[in-house]
Amino acid sequence: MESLVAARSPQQLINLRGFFRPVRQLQTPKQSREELFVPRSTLKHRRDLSTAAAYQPFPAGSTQAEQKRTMTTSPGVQQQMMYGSGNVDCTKSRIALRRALEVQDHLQHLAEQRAQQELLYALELRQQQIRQSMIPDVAGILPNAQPRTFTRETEVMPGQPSLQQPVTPEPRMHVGHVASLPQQALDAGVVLETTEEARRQSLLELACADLAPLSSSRDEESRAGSGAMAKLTSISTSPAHSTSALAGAQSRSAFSSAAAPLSNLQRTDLSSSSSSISTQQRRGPGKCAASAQQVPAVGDELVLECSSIAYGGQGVCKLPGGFTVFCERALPGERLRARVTAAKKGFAVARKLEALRQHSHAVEAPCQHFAEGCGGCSLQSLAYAAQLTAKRQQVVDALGRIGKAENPQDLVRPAIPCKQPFHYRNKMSFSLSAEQSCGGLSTGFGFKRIGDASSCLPVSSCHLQDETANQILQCLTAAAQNRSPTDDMPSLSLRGKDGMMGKPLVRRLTVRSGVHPDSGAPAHQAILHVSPDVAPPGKTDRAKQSKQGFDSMAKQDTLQRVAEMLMREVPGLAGVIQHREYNNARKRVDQLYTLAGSSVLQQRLCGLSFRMSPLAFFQTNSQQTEVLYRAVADAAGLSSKREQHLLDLYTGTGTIALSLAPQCKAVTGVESVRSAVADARANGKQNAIHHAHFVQADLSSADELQRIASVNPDVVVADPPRAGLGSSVIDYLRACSAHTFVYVSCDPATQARDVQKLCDAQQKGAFQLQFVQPVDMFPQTHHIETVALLQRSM
Ligand SMILES: C[S@@+](CC[C@H](N)C(=O)[O-])C[C@H]1O[C@@H](n2cnc3c(N)ncnc32)[C@H](O)[C@@H]1O
Repeated sequence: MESLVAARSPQQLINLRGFFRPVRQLQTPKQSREELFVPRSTLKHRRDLSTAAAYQPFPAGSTQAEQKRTMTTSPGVQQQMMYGSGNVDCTKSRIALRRALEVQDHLQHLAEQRAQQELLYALELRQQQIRQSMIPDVAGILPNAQPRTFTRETEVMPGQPSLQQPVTPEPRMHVGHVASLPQQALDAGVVLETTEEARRQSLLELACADLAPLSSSRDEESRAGSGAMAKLTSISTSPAHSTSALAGAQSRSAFSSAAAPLSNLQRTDLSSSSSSISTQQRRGPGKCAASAQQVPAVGDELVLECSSIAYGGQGVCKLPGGFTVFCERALPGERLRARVTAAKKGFAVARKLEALRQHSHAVEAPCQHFAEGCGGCSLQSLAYAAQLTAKRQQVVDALGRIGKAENPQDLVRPAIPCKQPFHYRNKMSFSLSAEQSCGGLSTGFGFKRIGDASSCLPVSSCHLQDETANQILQCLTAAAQNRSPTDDMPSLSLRGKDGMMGKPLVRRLTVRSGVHPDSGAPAHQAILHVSPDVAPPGKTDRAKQSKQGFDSMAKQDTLQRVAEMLMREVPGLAGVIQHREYNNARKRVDQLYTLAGSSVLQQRLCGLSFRMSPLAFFQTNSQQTEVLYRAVADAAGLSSKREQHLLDLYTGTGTIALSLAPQCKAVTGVESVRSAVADARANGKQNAIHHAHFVQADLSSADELQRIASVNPDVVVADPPRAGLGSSVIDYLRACSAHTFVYVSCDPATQARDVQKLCDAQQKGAFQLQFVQPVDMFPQTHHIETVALLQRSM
């Protein structure tokens, strides 16, 4: 039943595998039956919660003390309490629900504590051995294990000695890829030694990051297992040895036989052609014959040539036969060695290990976090001019492939560069990163790691934001790490009394920059996104009555002190806002509270000033937004005669509508977010623009589109979110009175799709695409903004 437990995070996996043992029978007063674990992280729906609540592990009438004893002495009960049982009566009351959840929390805490202690103990042991030079390089230890078995695989590089050459008995390194080991290997507590690449990562990082993919489903486990078998067969040319390796992968005791002396093994060149041979061996002749393409599997190492960059930032590489492999950070023209991390039906995803031949315009990335695997700027190692060429090509490819345009090269203009390719962003968001490692708990704020959405790399500064914004980041990081630059600095430490990780108070930090609403001087705003269990400040009196409420007040107090510290330490910080987000009856609720300073910032654009609420959308590159809006105005063909009625769909805080208003007879802006519409109206007033009107409507609803039925626009501008235009908007555009449509987009793929629909000559009211103008709003990243001009004769 163990494989039914699907851990959602490395930490949860540690809890599951490090502490609990599977319990095969669930004992209830009436019957005994097989248990079905429900991971706690999936207990988010009401029905699951009531399922967890209805489960009663204690005998009827037992006292609280008896229940507590049962909880702390019986792992079986603990596990059942933590994960609930999937097959129990769902009719018990809300009180039971609350109690079950409280107990769950308590047990989770106990479990984490014990699992972490075990883990730290194991790590300490290994470190000691390393210090005594017993083991030269250790990359990772599986968390639940005392070291028992060693595996070794040769890492084979293209150009190394030929196939038949014997291997030295003490190999320099071995492949440390936990995700591709079979489950049995994990059970056995395999100790992994480093590859050159893995050596850069910390002990725990590697183990945790690579364990995560194992945990999501039984299917993935078996795929991961087959990946390891592939690797074992690929390093052995002897059928007898292959068999023993496979058998070893299937049983714990036999697994060590896979670690046969390396002198018995023979090397295989892992260049793309030989990799296809090993794939063929693995799949069997029948399966390979069915497909003419070379289809790689997870764990395969390939040598690839990158032809272009796909939208999403990954390099596009083709295997012989045409199979596509997307590779993170691969650059066009580059030849590289990569390892497959996911294999899907029509494509695979790979992680770049090293460049064998670099892009001719490769440069050294200026940010230290680029080399550490920050997922933020995928193009930082490419010269800026080459970034522009690659981005334009992305737009051309999308227009040809998705938009079915016949001559996309002729339709797409060269991208307009950004004058300031670094430190240009007026808004950045950083997630809290907290990892338990052998050095203790390491915390910070950062971005997701490249190719791994579940893990976060803490950053000390970011090259895309300005110095003051970096100072805010560093101050909050110091508070999270309990490093005190001044004596009275409050701590946001996640460490509980026991030294283990507690619940984070601030989950995310957003820093915005603009100008101060009163002084007009450059100013910043810090938004602290807090955990939902921090009570809103107004409710403190009632909260005092319960322990939970009291804790919550203490947290609120800490936040207040952190806000004051930020205001003190960072000159130019205009305000600190607390944002609490939770779901109420499946609706997202956002609560904002000003902890210090001002609640809004202003932005200056095109000679106008705009109010910017903490959560309102605003273009993130203020300087380049003026360039973008100029391109929109040129495409719209407006003139100083003010003859046209402009309709601005998805208007946000009204920035496009108000910037173009001086050249229009009338302007109507449409937006679904109420606070953004309020900002847009206030912005109209504050800039004395009286012929602009703003309507709140959800443009995905055909009914709500009726609210603009009476507007007869001459020109329509739309700047939708990445998903593009909804079908109701496309129907509206075909039927409306406009002769010109200017489509601003931050996703060339959805824009190409919509343009094709709007230009479909079979339909009434079809437009013709005149050109697409890329504008680089996001240097160092793969993102690109585009302005497409569509026209029709009325
Ligand atoms: C990319 S932003 C553009 C904002 C604005 N044009 C600008 O340049 O700052 C997209 C805007 O569309 C709004 N939006 C998203 N879905 C919408 C919908 N279904 N109906 C109306 N507005 C929507 C968002 O709230 C956001 O303000």
